[in-house]
Amino acid sequence: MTKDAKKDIIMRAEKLNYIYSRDTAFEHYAVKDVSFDIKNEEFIGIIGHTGSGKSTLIQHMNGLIKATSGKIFFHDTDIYSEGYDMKKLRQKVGLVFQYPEHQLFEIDVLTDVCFGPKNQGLDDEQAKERARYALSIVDIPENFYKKSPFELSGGQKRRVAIAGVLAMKPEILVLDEPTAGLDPRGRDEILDKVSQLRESEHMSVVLVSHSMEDVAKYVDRLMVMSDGRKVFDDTPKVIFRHYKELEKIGLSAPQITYIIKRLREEGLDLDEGITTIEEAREAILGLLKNNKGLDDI
Ligand SMILES: Nc1ncnc2c1ncn2[C@@H]1O[C@H](COP(=O)(O)OP(=O)(O)OP(=O)(O)O)[C@@H](O)[C@H]1O
Repeated sequence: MTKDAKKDIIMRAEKLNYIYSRDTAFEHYAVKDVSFDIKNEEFIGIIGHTGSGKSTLIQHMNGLIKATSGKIFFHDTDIYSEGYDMKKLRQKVGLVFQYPEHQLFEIDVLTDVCFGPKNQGLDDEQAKERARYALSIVDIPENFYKKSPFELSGGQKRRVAIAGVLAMKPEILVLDEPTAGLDPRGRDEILDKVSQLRESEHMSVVLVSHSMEDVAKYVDRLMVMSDGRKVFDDTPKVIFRHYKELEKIGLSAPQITYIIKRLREEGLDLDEGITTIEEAREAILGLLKNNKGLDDI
């Protein structure tokens, strides 16, 4: 499907508010008036400073926490309506928590990944089939199946944890900082994989991240959170043009955006909308090839 093709809305949230505790005199909104939609096969990033409400917001998506007020529709059905099957929602909206390896607790990798499908009511053989498929698509080879999850590297543990959610065949995969604590290679491996899976498995992906570079490279749409509110919801390119406003809320555009800005100030004919290293490389090589604008510097 092309990026411009009409995409169906899978989830829609209207004016979500969330207050952790009403015991104190001062009601603190962890999420304040947030509305959003998630379309089929869309890759959405959520970014914001620490405590801005990202984790709280995504836990609404699979019903793990219930909004203090507001509505969420999954395939046009109100998930807060009476009798709604929350267990099913949790399988359809797979949430991978921060440091998911802390939740790997079974004796070996295969058994761990079987946990979700078994919980869905599949028998042993069906669950194993799902688990094998999920492990194969995150590139965990068969000789790892009988290993203890604790024998794996950081990146491998993450991939096994993601497989545990994929084995339930979710329509939306929600990842809370899946690359936290990984080295650059581990980070790229995870995000490249997730990006491929979005297409091959026809899933929507929601990625909570602290890295502007990562969201610039991977996501179609970015939601920026600040103090519980959604302050931007647009393509990364459009949002990064507002880098001054991002700075005011403790964020910044990707480093390359600032480098391009400096080069433009020096007179280089570069597009303001460059937000990734790859785009910068292309543009600068293009200039060198045409020797355009370089003589004057
Ligand atoms: N279990 C909780 N009880 C009370 N307040 C909480 C709880 N969890 C989070 N909060 C508060 O809710 C607000 C939003 O927190 P949240 O964890 O959603 O932010 P975040 O953007 O995910 O932060 P981080 O980037 O550090 O993960 C913060 O003020 C936080 O202190």
